[in-house]
Order: sequence, then C-alpha cells, then structure tokens
Amino acid sequence: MSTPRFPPSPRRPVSTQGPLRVMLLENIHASAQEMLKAEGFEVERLSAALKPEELAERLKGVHLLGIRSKTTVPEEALKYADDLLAIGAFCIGTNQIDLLASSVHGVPVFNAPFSNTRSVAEMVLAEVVVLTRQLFDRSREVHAGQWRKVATGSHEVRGKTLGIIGYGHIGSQLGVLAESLGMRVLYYDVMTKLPLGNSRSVPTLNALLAESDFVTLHVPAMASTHLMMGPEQLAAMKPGACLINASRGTVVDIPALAQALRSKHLGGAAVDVYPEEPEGNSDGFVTELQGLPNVVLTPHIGGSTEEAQASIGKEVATSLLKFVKGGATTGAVNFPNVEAPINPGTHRIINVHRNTPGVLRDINRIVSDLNANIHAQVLSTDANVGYLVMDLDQDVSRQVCEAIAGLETDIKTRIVS
Ligand SMILES: NC(=O)c1ccc[n+]([C@@H]2O[C@H](COP(=O)([O-])OP(=O)(O)OC[C@H]3O[C@@H](n4cnc5c(N)ncnc54)[C@H](O)[C@@H]3O)[C@@H](O)[C@H]2O)c1
Ligand SMILES: O=C(O)[C@H](O)COP(=O)(O)O
Repeated sequence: MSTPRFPPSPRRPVSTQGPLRVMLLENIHASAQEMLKAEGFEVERLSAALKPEELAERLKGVHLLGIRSKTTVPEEALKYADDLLAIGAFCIGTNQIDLLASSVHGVPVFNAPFSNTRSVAEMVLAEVVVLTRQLFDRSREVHAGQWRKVATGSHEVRGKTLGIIGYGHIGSQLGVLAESLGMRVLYYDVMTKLPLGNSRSVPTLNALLAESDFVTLHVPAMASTHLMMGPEQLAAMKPGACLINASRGTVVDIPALAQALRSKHLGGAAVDVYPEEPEGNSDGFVTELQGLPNVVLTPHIGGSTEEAQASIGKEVATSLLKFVKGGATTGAVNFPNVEAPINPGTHRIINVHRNTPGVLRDINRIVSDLNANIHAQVLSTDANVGYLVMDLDQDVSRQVCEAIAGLETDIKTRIVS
C-alpha cells in the first residue's frame, strides 16, 4: 500500500459558478453527453484517449472527466486539476486510474460495474464455438478462394469442459450460458462463490487447467493476477485446449502464449485485450499473435455493444449528476460512500478533508462561531480522507464554506445551492 501524498490545501472553495465543464474521452456513448447537457453543463466529447501529459494540460478548468479503459490517469494529471470534482470510468475496470491519488485529491471515481458484463459473456461463448470449429481460418480460406472442407480437429462444444478463472459478474453469467450448450463448467476463484447451475468450483488453478478444454479469464488487473497465465500455466493446460482472454492484457504472458500456439500444444486462442493498446482507432497495432492459426484477435470489444454502451452512458452520468447535485458518493470505488436526502430550503456544503483527528471539531467550531444552524450532517471516513455532507441555513452557508476551505486539513470544499 503506497503512502498518500496530499495536495497543498486549496484555501478556497471549488468554483462552481457558471456552467460546469465536462470532458468525455474515448467515444463515450452519446447518452451520457445528452444527460449532462440537459443539466446545462458544457460537454466536450473526444473519440480517443489522451496521453497523460496532454490529459494533465486539458484537465485545467474541467469539473468532470469521463474515460474508458484506455486513458491512464496518473497522479501527475491530477496535480493541476484544481476544479476536478469527479471521474467517471464508463467501463468496469478502474486499474487505469491512480485511485489513491484521486482520493487524496478529493476526486471520487465512479464506474459501471455490471452494464457490459452480458456483452462480454456472449462474445466469449461465441469464441468457444468459433475456436473449436476453426471458423476464422475456414472463413479466411474461402475469402481467398480456397475450398477446404475438413472435419479433422473440429468438435462440438457439447460435453466439453469450460474452465472459468474469476467467477464474478462475467464468469458466472458465462457459466450459465455455456451450460445451455451442454458444456461442463468448472471455475476457480480466490473468493468463495455460489456455484450457479451445475458448475463446480475447483480448489486450485492447476486443477482447472488440467481438466478444461477451454480456459477463459475473467479476473481484474491487479498485482496478484499479473501474468497469472505464464509458461508454466500454459504448459499445464490440456494438449489441444484453447485459451480465451477478455479480461486485461497484463494477465497473460503473450510471448509464452505465442510459443504454446506455435508448438501446437494449444489448439487456439481468442484474445481481446493486450498489455499495450492503441489510444484510438486510427493507430496501428502489432502483436506477436498476428498470423498464428486458429487465433481470434479482437480490438478490446468485449463490452462494445450498443446495448452495453448506452446503458453505461446513463449509469455513470447518473452517478456523476447525483454527486454534483447532492454529493452522493454511493458506488464510488475510492471514496467513503455517503448519500443524504436533500433538505429543501438549505444550502449543502460538501467537504473532503485529510482524515486526521479533530477536523469535525474544527468544522463545527466554524459553524458555531458563525451562528449557523445545521439541518443535517453526515460524515464518513476511510484510511486517508474524511467526507462530509452538511446542510446549513442559506444566509451563512457561503461564509462557512470559505472558512472550511481555509482549514489546514481541507482538500476540496464546495457548496451546492
Ligand atoms: N474485454 C472487455 O471489453 C471487458 C469488459 C468488461 C470487463 N472486462 C474485464 O473483466 C474483468 C472481470 O469483470 P467482472 O465484472 O467479472 O469482475 P468481478 O469483479 O465481478 O469478478 C472478478 C472475479 O475475479 C476473482 N479473482 C480476483 N483475483 C483472482 C485470482 N487471482 N484468481 C482467481 N480469481 C480471482 C474475484 O474474486 C472475482 O470473483 C474486469 O475487471 C475487467 O478488467 C473486460
Ligand atoms: O473495463 C471494462 O469495462 C472493459 O475493459 C471495457 O472497456 P472499454 O469501455 O474501454 O471498452
């Protein structure tokens, strides 16, 4: 766990006068833009990711940032983003964002934990059939005018074993779908998970690799999953088995996979995610897996369906709006979760501070010295920050807000009126 590096206290509330500025990157669905525009926000929507240096430059004056899996948000980019209120990750993974730095800069991160999971599960199931029938290779041959009608090496999926690594939202849905095709489903997870249908958990990764005709990865990118499928694990797979990775590119050792395919130890692979991916659609792409037989390569499209993207757009825009308008942090992945009902006729102060003893005492002293009446006050803390939502009489709220922002422990304070 790295040590938090708090930014210098701003000594002023975040200005939310005038329309809030929103920057949406990576072709985020128009549904998000429409919802945010309808609130009077100024929305800029770009089709590709930005490199960290450019992001840092363009974040100045931006209140809300929307990204997907390609935009890396390092601490450097947050340093000068004084007005940034929140980040929306319009996807599941949040490994591309420095979550600790975001938290200590007072910036909650919201994602969409479920909305594209069905799309991934459907694509992986299709790939199981495509790989076992070598459909891509046969199709490529016919496109090239070659007629090669063969049954050798082609199989039904009925009765075959699907091994799922990571039995979370995607893995468990995939298991149910695979059983409908008559597959036997095994899974390996570091957590105890309820087996759905007839699926069965196995105690170790090796046990799963030894029994599966298809191995599919559905784990998050984290230190413990980094290169979890390396030469040893690939060698432990059944001869002729196929590997599918639609999780994160860091999970599979690509040179080792290429070698296992070239040596014909594995019968095929479908790969959707790569250790390094291009920022946008106009960039070129090279991987060692290109040109290998029975290898399906897709450009990180597991969650890219119209249904999933429209739903993610609405889901994350809703979280951002609830945070901007009422300070709700429910679902934020790096922040204490607080949601307080709106008190009509009051002004709401939203404050993020360093979690050190005595901050609430200092804040309440300010309120008391200014003779303000508190209508509601909710505080929640985590190891690094405290998050306070407080409803006050309207006549003194601005003075209270200025005074709280002047505290040594202040990270980010604003008023919603
Ligand atoms: N290709 C795409 O477009 C696409 C789309 C959506 C999600 N994803 C990726 O898929 C990942 C999984 O998504 P999800 O919604 O199923 O996540 P989830 O959090 O619901 O499930 C992940 C599961 O992995 C398990 N796990 C963690 N470490 C493990 C380990 N070392 N070994 C075995 N199991 C482990 C967890 O306990 C959990 O059950 C996401 O984190 C994201 O990176 C990719
Ligand atoms: O984390 C995710 O949800 C997936 O990897 C999809 O990412 P994308 O929205 O960048 O396609």
